[in-house]
Amino acid sequence: MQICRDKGAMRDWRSPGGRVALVPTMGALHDGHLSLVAHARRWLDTQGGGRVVTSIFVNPTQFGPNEDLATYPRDEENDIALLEQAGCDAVFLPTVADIYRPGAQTVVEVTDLSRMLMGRLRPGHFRGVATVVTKLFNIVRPDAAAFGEKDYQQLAVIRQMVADLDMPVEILPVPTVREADGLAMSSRNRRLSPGERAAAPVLNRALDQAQRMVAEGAGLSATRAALRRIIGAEPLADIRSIDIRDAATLSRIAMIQAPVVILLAVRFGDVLLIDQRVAHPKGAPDVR
Ligand SMILES: Nc1ncnc2c1ncn2[C@@H]1O[C@H](COP(=O)(O)OP(=O)(O)OP(=O)(O)O)[C@@H](O)[C@H]1O
Ligand SMILES: CC(C)(CO)[C@@H](O)C(=O)[O-]
Ligand code: BAL
Repeated sequence: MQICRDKGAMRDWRSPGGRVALVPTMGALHDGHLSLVAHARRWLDTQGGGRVVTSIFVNPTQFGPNEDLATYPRDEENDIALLEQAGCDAVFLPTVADIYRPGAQTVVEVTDLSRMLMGRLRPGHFRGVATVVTKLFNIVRPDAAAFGEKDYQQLAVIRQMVADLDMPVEILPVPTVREADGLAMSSRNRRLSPGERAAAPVLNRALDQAQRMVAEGAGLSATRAALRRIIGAEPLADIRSIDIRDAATLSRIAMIQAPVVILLAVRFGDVLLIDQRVAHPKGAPDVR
């Protein structure tokens, strides 16, 4: 596996041509990330082959001033070993100075989608994400890029950006990989105390229950109330937002008629966890 530590090395690796699929990450890798690598490989196989590159870059511009940039988990040596075992062809590990040159003035912002939901909890977050993903696309020039459905709004923002700006990159959505007890894998899980870790699967239990309720015809307020009741019963869970939105557009809904996405953002100690579930009311067509 080739290790590229700056843009120049990445461009050299890219230059022979052929198809390339990119897996953008912030490192501290787990099986969710490795599932993105596997999906990227499978997509390449359907296209006649090519190479997979994973980027590891803790992007400062998507963190707010009071967020966890300084304590974000980092584990470069182990990440490289995991990617090697997963059959990744290259890893891109740029420095902040290499990605953000002094005096840069240009940002990419997907307006409406970035301001709602997590965008309200983390102002500027999706501008940072869209800008760095654009830069990664320009450096790597991938044919496809894989993103996890756990970060549902991020996936929507990236899809909108690629469509709006005519970026020639196919976006590959990847289902959420979970621990045996249902907790969505996340790099931040390793910052949970043992008690918080034991409490956190309440998110998946609440989502299971809400998904069943929607399938059985429950309305918006009953479903929302059930989510609040189940998560609120867990003393270590500090609910930051619970939303039920149209699964295709993320817009607000007055009633559940079409597939919805249930979006949770809940703090355990100082760790903000997110999770999501698409739910289908009886008779509604699929969203994908
Ligand atoms: N459990 C998971 N299953 C599938 N994809 C995932 C999972 N967790 C993260 N991803 C995806 O991996 C990519 C990189 O995410 P990132 O490096 O931020 O990891 P993370 O585990 O989500 O970390 P964080 O703790 O910041 O939420 C994103 O596209 C994200 O959606
Ligand atoms: C897409 C991404 C790598 C951009 O920094 C990040 O937001 C993430 O890890 O999901
Ligand atoms: N997976 C999203 C990256 C972040 O929380 O900043």
